[in-house]
Amino acid sequence: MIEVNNLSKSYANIPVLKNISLNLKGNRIHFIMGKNGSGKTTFIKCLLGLEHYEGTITYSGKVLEDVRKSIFAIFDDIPLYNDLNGFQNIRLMLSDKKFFDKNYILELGLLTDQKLKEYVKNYSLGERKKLALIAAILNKPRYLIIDEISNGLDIETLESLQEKLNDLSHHSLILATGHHFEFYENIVNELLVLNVGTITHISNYKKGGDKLYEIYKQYITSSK
Ligand SMILES: Nc1ncnc2c1ncn2[C@@H]1O[C@H](COP(=O)(O)OP(=O)(O)OP(=O)(O)O)[C@@H](O)[C@H]1O
Repeated sequence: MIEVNNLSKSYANIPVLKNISLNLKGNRIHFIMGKNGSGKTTFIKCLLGLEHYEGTITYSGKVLEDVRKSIFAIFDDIPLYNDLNGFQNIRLMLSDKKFFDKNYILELGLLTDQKLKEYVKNYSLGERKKLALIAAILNKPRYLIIDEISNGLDIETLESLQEKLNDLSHHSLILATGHHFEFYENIVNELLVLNVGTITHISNYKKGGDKLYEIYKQYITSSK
């Protein structure tokens, strides 16, 4: 569970997040949607302690510092060691070295043995994301936070990513942002619509029947 209470965040006195309170439940996939610039990344940065904010955020009652090892975050600009190879980078992203399992990494089929032996400086953006994903899967984090991961990934990877996120959600609280509704449509459990600084939480999304883009239009345009 992530508990957010009265979260507010402004940049240069311009409010981005306004007094947001909500609880995110474990073992569920949460999808935050909202327009460009609505504050999705800012919300995630607050959760990860990368921005100052007003209000409180706790993880099952604990402060961030006490649960850092149980959180794994994937951003667009993934910080990797360019002069190390893929396997070496994966090792460095693990919260415990004993999670490293070469056979399992190859079984995942996201990157080949040959690619994983190459220096990461030659990796494409999609390959860098796959590397972070492999580390996320091995880490089995209690909290997995992903910002726009579906951009730039090929169709095979997207299909396998849906499956992997579903598997991970059996033991992780997943929070994802993005604009790729088709990708999230079948895997989302909880929907968070961020609009003009506030979040509307639509629980048990799959049971609703409306498509994501219908909900998006309903909540985003009705507030204009
Ligand atoms: N460091 C910063 N300093 C000043 N303004 C910022 C900063 N970071 C973000 N902002 C502003 O805050 C608002 C929210 O930005 P944010 O990146 O959270 O949006 P987003 O919903 O993730 O957008 P997108 O869908 O385009 O990725 C934007 O208006 C942005 O310009």
